Amino acid sequence: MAVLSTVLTVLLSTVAAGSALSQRWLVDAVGLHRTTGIVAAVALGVAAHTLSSTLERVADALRNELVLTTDQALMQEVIGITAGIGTVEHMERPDYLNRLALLRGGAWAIAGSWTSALATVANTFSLLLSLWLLAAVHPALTLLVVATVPTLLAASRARQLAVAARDRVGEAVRRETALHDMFLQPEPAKEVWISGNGAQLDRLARAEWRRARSVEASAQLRGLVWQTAGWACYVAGLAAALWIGATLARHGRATPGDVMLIITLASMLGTQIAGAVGGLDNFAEAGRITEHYLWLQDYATARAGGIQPAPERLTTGIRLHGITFRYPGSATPVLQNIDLDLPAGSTVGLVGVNGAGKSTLVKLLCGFYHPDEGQITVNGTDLRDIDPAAWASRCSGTLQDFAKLQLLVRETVGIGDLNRLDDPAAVQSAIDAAGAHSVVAALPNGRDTQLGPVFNGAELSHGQWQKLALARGRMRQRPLLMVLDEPTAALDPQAEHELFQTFTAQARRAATETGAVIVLVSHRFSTVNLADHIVVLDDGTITERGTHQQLMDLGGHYARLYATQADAYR
Ligand SMILES: Nc1ncnc2c1ncn2[C@@H]1O[C@H](COP(=O)(O)OP(=O)(O)OP(=O)(O)O)[C@@H](O)[C@H]1O
Repeated sequence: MAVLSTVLTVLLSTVAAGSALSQRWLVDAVGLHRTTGIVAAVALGVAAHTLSSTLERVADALRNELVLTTDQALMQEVIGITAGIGTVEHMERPDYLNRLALLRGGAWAIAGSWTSALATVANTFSLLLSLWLLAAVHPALTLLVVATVPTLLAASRARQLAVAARDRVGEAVRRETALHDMFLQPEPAKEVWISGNGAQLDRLARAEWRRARSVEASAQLRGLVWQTAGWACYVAGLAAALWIGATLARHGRATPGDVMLIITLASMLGTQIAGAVGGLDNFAEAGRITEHYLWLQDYATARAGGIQPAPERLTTGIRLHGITFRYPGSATPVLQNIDLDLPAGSTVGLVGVNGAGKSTLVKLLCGFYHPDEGQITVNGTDLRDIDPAAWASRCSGTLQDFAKLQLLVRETVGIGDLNRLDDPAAVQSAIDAAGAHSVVAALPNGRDTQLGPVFNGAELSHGQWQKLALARGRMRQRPLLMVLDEPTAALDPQAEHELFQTFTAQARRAATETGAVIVLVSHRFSTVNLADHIVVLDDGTITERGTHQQLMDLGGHYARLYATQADAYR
């Protein structure tokens, strides 16, 4: 497509000159009353016009297709690069998100860079051809090109102003999109509706948009002043060229056809310059966007993670050595000086009030984030040195903020282990293990039922979705780390207790094979006391640890909270 569109563009630039020549011949042939000349000039003009409009359409279609295809391939590559980053930390970093937004918004420029470069070359070629034809009438006419220099410089200045403004408003545009997206997605849209905050959110989004637009509009205005000044120079040059043409004709040194040629070519010069500069603009924009792309590549390479394989089984287990962690962009540590031993084959319960840091600890164990200080070791090897994908493939379980994947039931569950996605027995056994059998049995097509209203599928209750998420977490075979981070909030205490009981019983069986560590997070102490070791977190630090009995004997925070909950259920 690129080669064909190059050929067409070159052809088009010569056709433009052919059309100018036909006009000159026509005027001269009319003056000399030469019928054959008139017919030949008209035939050339008609042929040039027909050819140029046909070729232009074909070239346009080709260029669009080329840009679309490249744009699509580029987006796939960006997603691939992003997916290759070992942690999820970048998804919460404004610098990364701004770059990604600029890259996604400007991918068309990279995709169109070939056609932009081509437009510049072709228009420059047409420009040179026009100048050559003008020089044939009188060499002084080539000086018209001098008048184009300020135009080019002014256009370049205008471009710089626009690009700088776009980069400056990247974050405001992202905020506007995020706010307006709240109206378009079912979950936040419900909140917006019930809180009655729609108008206020819309106002905030519009304010962001106006702020961004005013910065960009002011840059555009300044660019326009530059461009107007540049074009004024060109118009002065054009007037001088016409004056030269008229003077030559008055002295009989140019035919009326020559004057016609000067008028046509000199006015075409403006379009050709605009085309060359426009192509250059887009090409430069592609350069700017490519910078973001390269930044993303470097970022991903720097965070590609380790290359060591995950161990076959845990021997010494998982250890946290002096872990301190802050979320991206935050100065306050969420976890501080955590030293914790999770022996192979052990079941560990994490308890603590809201915001104590339990889920954060789980996320660090899964490798979603790396600690700022200290290290997590797996059989003595730093988790940073282990291939993140390999470690992820040996982690299983269900997190607090599970996803409602609107697929077929068997896919929603099966993607917990892609290798066994098409194994009905494996999917069914995960469904049974999670206690989701009755949920699936009640659906019209069982495991083949489409889920979610977005694709006209069955809608489930929150608790039913949770059960499918739990089943998804049961798909992996031979995990080394199994987590259940409060995925059971929609279950009553008895149901949660039973679920944790079957989970720990099955997990313990699996643990004998791989030495897996099982981590349970719950606010319900009756559930957590199923664990061998219990760790109490408070404000990011470990305040108590031991078995249920040891902690009860200690009579501290755990014992007090346990007694309160037991009283409540009595
Ligand atoms: N993505 C994030 N970015 C910034 N801060 C976060 C993020 N997630 C959690 N935090 C902060 O980290 C602290 C610990 O959160 P975490 O979710 O680990 O607590 P938790 O003990 O699991 O609480 P809960 O019982 O409510 O689930 C909280 O103060 C929270 O504000």
